[in-house]
Order: sequence, then C-alpha cells, then structure tokens
Amino acid sequence: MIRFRSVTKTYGDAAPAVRNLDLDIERGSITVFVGPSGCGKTTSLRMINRMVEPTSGTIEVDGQDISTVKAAQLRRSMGYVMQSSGLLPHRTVLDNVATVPRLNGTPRRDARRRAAELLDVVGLASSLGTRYPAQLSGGQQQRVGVARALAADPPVLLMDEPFSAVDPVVRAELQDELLRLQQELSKTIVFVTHDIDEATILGDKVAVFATGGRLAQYAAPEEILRAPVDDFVAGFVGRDRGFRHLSFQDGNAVPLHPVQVIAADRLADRSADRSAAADGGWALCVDADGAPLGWVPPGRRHAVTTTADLVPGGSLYPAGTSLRRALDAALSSPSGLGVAVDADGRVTGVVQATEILALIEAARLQRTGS
Ligand SMILES: Nc1ncnc2c1ncn2[C@@H]1O[C@H](COP(=O)(O)OP(=O)(O)OP(=O)(O)O)[C@@H](O)[C@H]1O
Repeated sequence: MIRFRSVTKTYGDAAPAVRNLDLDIERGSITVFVGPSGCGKTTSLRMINRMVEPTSGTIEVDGQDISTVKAAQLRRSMGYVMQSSGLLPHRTVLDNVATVPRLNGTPRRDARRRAAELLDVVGLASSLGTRYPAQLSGGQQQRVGVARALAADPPVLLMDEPFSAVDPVVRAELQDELLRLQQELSKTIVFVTHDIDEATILGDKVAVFATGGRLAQYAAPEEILRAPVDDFVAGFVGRDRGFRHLSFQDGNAVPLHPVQVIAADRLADRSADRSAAADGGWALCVDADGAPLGWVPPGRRHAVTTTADLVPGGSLYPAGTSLRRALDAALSSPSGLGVAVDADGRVTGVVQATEILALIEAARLQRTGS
C-alpha cells in the first residue's frame, strides 16, 4: 500500500504543483493518475520513489515513511518506465534489461538469462536481444522499457506516460499486454496518462487531477464515468463518457441469434445456397475454421463468387464481453448484425443494436430504481 498524507509540492515560489494530496494506493492494483497537462501527475508519481521530495506531508509504503529510507534503496524496489523508453543506446537490448540486476550484483550470465526470459514475458522475440535500441520500433522499445523495469522483480512499478509516443494500434496492444502481465505478476502499478480512455481501460482505480495540483476524484473508472463529482471531471471525461461506460456493462445478457453462414469454399458453387439468396437476408461467409470473412448482401448471392466480392464486416464481439463491444459490432456492421465470436474466433451468432439498447435501458432503470 502506498499512502499519501497531506502531501504538497511547491517548486520555488510558484503555486503548488501538488496540493494537499491524500491518496491510498492499494497493493497489487493498477492506479492511474490522469488529468490535463501540468496538473501534477508526474510530480506525484516521482514523489513515490523520491525523485522529487515533498515540500510537506508524508508518503508511506507498506507503513514506512519513505523519507526514512535511502533513495537508492527505495528505487531498487520500484521499477520506472518513462515515455521515451530511456534505454541506453550503446547497449544491446539484453544488456539494457540486465542493467539493474547487474548493479544489484547478479552475475552477468544469470542477469542475461533472466533478461532473455523477460523479453519473452513482454512479448518480444529473443532474437531482438542482440539488437541496439535504435534498431527497434517505438512499441518494441517501450516493451524493452517494461522488461527492464521488471528485471529486479520490484513489487512496485511506476509508469509515466509509457505508451503515449506510439501509434494508437500499438498503444492498444501495449495496454492489452500490460493487463495480461498484471494478471500474472500482480504488481502495485502507478500509471500516469493524459488519456481518459487509457485510464479507464487500465485502472482498477483512477485519480483525476485538476489544474493546480488538486485531486478532483479518486474512484473506480466506471464510477468516474457514471458519476463525475464536479464539472471539471465531467468535462475531462468528455462527451463519450456514456458510451465508454458501456465497457463496464457485462455483455452476457445480449441475445445471440443464428445467422445464415456460407463456407468460403462454397462461394463459387452455383448450385449451393440458392435458397439462401432467395430469402433476402444477409449471409455471413466464414473460413474453414468458422472465422468470419465478410458479408453477402441480400439478393446478391449470385454475384459473390470469391471472397474478394464480400462486403467487409465490422468490429467483432467476443461473446460475453462488454455491451460496448456488442454495440460497436452491431453499429459497425454493414448488415446491422454484430458478429459474435468465441475465444477461437469462430462465429457463434449475431447481435442486434436494438436489443442491446433495450438492455442498456433496463440496466439504467434498475440502477435508478425507477
Ligand atoms: N523540476 C521542476 N521545476 C519547476 N517546476 C516544475 C518542475 N517539474 C514540474 N514543475 C511544474 O509543476 C507543475 C506540475 O508539473 P507535472 O509535470 O507534475 O504535471 P503533469 O500533470 O505530469 O504534466 P504533464 O502531463 O504535462 O507531464 C507544472 O506547472 C510544472 O511546470
């Protein structure tokens, strides 16, 4: 547990960067500091490992006031990941990851073996170990940064906008990867971001900071989206917050309907599925494993003879996940039918936007007791 008690930080004679912060961060959870630029997120994060000293107040880690612990010793128990991966350019990836264990006295060979394991843990091929940082993509460099922070197996991981310099697709991958890692590792992670979407995806708890270093709200992400405490938080979580909140609503109750399916290797078969064409419904083409390939529009069965003729599908709904995924699948599908898939990517049925909206409305009525 990391505990901030009435912590204020003032740089020189400027207004406080962090103002009277009280915050309890639970062990083994991901806590996200989010807020606009200059509101004191990084300062708050850096006070945890004494890169920045508070002007007043105390910070405790597992009951111990960190001002009584040597900064170097404290930092050994806390991995740190920055926006720029901060890798040493003249060292190979493997040696970068092995740096802290080496400093801690781990023999070179053991440190390298552990480093190679960690590359695997963060989803990097071991062949990348002999490269230099400049020979990696931005996303790969950030993964190495995470591996390096994990190398000494610290209980606490401090992450300062670690994914903000990579493109949105890679960023989403890195977020998924972090959540997967956390399931295995159960570290206490404190994560700084500007991005409310990232905060709600990653955080068990989210601390929204307002300008002037004030903690505006500290709660589970679903609560922040559903019930922002003030206009500042409401404005910060933004216009899409109703839609984002659907991420936290269980999709298990969404009715799955059967869909007309055509195997890809039957597309060219003129004698097959004529009746399907005649009925005027949308048909879904699937590959040999049952994964969706695209749609055959009503009455167009005769014109679709190869997969190149298919109408591309929308997003997929991994069955039972959130209402957001279900609704997005339905809204993005050319047929209006959202394609549900199982864990192996096989089509299990389709969902309809009107039915999902009815569930959302029922949940709202239940919540408000009306
Ligand atoms: N070393 C420093 N010396 C003087 N002022 C600083 C220093 N570090 C931060 N500040 C000031 O403290 C305030 C909070 O900065 P901080 O970096 O903690 O905010 P932030 O929310 O992390 O911002 P960003 O998202 O832009 O990184 C800002 O006004 C900043 O200019």
